[in-house]
This record gives sequence, structure tokens and C-alpha cells, in this order.
Amino acid sequence: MAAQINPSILSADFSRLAEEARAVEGADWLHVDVMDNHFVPNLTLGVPVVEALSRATDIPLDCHLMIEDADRWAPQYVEAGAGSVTFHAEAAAAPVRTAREIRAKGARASMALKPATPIEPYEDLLPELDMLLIMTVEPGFGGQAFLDIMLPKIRRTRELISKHGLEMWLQVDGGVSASTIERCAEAGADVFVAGSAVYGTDDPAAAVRMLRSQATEATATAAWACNH
Ligand SMILES: O=C(CO)[C@@H](O)[C@H](O)COP(=O)(O)O
Ligand SMILES: [Fe+2]
Repeated sequence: MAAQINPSILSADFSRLAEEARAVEGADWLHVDVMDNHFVPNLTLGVPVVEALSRATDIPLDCHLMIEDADRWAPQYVEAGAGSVTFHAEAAAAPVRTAREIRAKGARASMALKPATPIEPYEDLLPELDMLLIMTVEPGFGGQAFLDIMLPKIRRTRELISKHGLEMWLQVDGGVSASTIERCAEAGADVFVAGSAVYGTDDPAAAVRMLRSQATEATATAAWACNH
């Protein structure tokens, strides 16, 4: 499968969200960063804006919840129209129940790990998830520098996915750009969130196509994909 590129609307112009969604026509998913000013020191948008965005675009919504009390809120984002809902492991008291609720309501269930959270304690939970998100910056803001030190965690996660024979996706988010995407793909990521590297250009749709071809090419020669 070709690498998937999910532009992050956080780097778009919030006064023109519908237009900004149309500017990335051809993207696999539209990444929507929900922040509550508690789990992260930033505040963005919530359920009503996700509902409005889902009416404004045919691109499926990939909601990344950076909010406390994720168990309570995650199912509401499925009802608001998200096709994939990611909650943070650090914010969920009952991640298995929450993942099952997301799936039962008809969306893909995904869990995110902050940079300092290891994957190993969650190995047995992987079959409950459709995607695992490894943060490659500290969550809270767009435009930060990619954390190279996350590459070993991406590799270890890909090994666990292969070991268990799972079909789940492995997403990276934070500082993904033309100069970092190949390293992520080689390490085992197959879904790439890009905010400033897409919306910070004159032609966001072209940036999506470029990133996708770079990542797809890097995946084709990656050891993890060859043995797949
Ligand atoms: O979740 C987050 C930040 O917390 C991300 O989705 C950023 O929005 C990505 O932006 P760039 O690092 O690609 O500019
Ligand atoms: Fe995000």
C-alpha cells in the first residue's frame, strides 16, 4: 500500500477551515488536532468544529485528541463524524474499553504515545487498535523540530506489529517533512502527519503528493516492508 499522508489542519488558516480542507484534495485523511489546554498547553477546537469539518469535506477525518478524560470524549468524536479517533495512552484510564467503543461506533481506533511513553507496556493491547501513533515531538504545537530519538521506538513498534501479524497502521506526527519522512518510513511508519510541511507551502496538494512519493519510495527498500 502507498504511504498515507494526513495534513494537519493545525497549520492551516482557522478562519477558512473549509477552504483549507479543499486545498489538500487527494490527501488520505485530514488530521484534526483537538487540544484542551490541560493535557497540552494549547487550545484548538472541539466537537462542533469537527462536525462542521466533516460536512465541509469528503476527506475522512483523523482526530488526534490531546485532551484529558479521553475515555469520556473519544466516542463523541466518532458521532461528530471522525473516521479515525486517536486518544493518548497517558490520558485514558480504560484504553481497551475506549478502543472498543470507538470501533463499535464505526470508526478506526487509535492510541498515541508521547515521546517519553514506551510502547512495551502496551504490546498486549495492540490487537485492540487499528493504528498506533508515535509522537515525534512533544504534543501541543505545530512547527516543532522532529525528534530523531524516536526512531528506535518506531522500529520496535514495527517489530511488535510484525511479530503479532497485525494489519494495524503506524502513524508518526510532529516535524515530518521532506527531510525527515524517509527516516520515518525506513524505521517502519506507514501513515505520516504533516502540518507545516503541507500548509506552509504555496501548493499544499502538491506537497502531499511529493511527501507520499518520497515515503512510498523509502518504504519500498525498507527491510521491514520487504519481509512483510
Ligand atoms: O499533534 C500535533 C502537535 O501536537 C501535530 O499534529 C502537529 O500539528 C504537526 O505539525 P507539524 O509538526 O507537522 O508542523
Ligand atoms: Fe497531531
